[in-house]
Amino acid sequence: MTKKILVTGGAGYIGSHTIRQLGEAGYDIVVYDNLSTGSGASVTYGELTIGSLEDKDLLLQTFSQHKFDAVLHFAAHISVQESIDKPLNYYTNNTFNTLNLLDCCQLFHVKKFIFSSTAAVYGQTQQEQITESSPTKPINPYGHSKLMSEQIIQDFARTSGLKYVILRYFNVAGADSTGKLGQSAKKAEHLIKVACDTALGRRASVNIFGTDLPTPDGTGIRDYIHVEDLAKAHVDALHYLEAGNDSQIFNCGYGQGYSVREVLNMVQKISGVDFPVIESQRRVGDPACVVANANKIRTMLGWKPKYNNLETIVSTALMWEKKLITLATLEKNIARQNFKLGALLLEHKIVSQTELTQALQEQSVTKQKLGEILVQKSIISPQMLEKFLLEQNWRKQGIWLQV
Ligand SMILES: O=c1ccn([C@@H]2O[C@H](COP(=O)(O)OP(=O)(O)O[C@H]3O[C@H](CO)[C@H](O)[C@H](O)[C@H]3O)[C@@H](O)[C@H]2O)c(=O)[nH]1
Repeated sequence: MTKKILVTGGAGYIGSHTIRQLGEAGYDIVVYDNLSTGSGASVTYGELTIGSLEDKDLLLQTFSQHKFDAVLHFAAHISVQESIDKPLNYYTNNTFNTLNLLDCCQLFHVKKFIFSSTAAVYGQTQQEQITESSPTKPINPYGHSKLMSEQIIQDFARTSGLKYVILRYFNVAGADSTGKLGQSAKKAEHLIKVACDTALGRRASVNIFGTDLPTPDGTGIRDYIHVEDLAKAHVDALHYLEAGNDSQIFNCGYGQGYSVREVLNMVQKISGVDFPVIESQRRVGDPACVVANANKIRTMLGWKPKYNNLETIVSTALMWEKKLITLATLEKNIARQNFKLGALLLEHKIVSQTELTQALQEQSVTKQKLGEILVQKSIISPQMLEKFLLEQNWRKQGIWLQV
């Protein structure tokens, strides 16, 4: 029987990649997303319920309409800086809303739960590689909001029979190789995103936040994981729970770190753009080095990453950003285009505002077509009408035609 899965935040960056893999694997999917950062177009499988996790009535309704076998909970705020500025938003959206969801799982007897957590739960760390049993000492509200959710899930699981997998993401980047999905959130400030934006001329320069860190080249080291591999970790986690295995926490990274300079060099190499790089102050709360020990997920889930090299991560990210620029330009053009014949004729100064107003008044009385009225009044010729109707048609299809 087809298994039905609830995916909160499935219209977002990681969620959308995961639902595509789940859809390809034959799962029946219901996405629950408020579209605050995600996009309905990214929901390539299943049905979409637009709503907030704070809306308990809608959540209960969604659970009662379907019989879910498992819940994958992605929906969350994810910016460290924003969490410092607006901590209550983070505790509400990331922690309190997880409680709402667990409450529904309890009421509707859903026993499998996969939770998106973060390496931010570890905070500052001195270890070369972080294991799942390394101390958890978050240094910002984002990390705390996720760690509190982890605690709630674990406490609840102890008494309810819920089995969970908590996935602690390291630095997620890249986009799917077909160019259909990627990071669409406009406010994203992550290094690879910022560097790609700069290479493509949307920003003037990239700042390196600190060049005096205790790392070989003085800049921050992170474990960048390709979003497709991270999505696959969720599918593997689901299979793991379906096989009746016990609850676990897994790091999601490759165990390989790259410095900010190495990342910037790669973006410059692949884009062929030698964009300006500014060495600036350290960012508050940035650890020097965050690299996963990923042995546990490889061993226990049998997770086999396919995209574990920086070149692939950067080139797919760059390709996606290029696509976003093309889409934005097209959208701007379409927004600018007024498909109405009268507006086209005005734009080309074929009719005056007075002539158009009179013709439109006549149209409202006679219900005749505007073009016919203008031809009858000899304001435009039949040939001209034909030409502008053609342009109108092209514009409707989003194709610009200069007449
Ligand atoms: O313009 C920039 C942006 C980032 N950096 C540096 O690049 C590295 C990566 O920074 P990101 O902002 O891309 O990511 P973070 O490591 O700060 O944070 C990420 O990893 C965390 C876990 O460690 C959380 O999961 C969090 O959600 C996620 O954004 C850091 O050394 C940072 O100082 C720059 O030098 N310039």
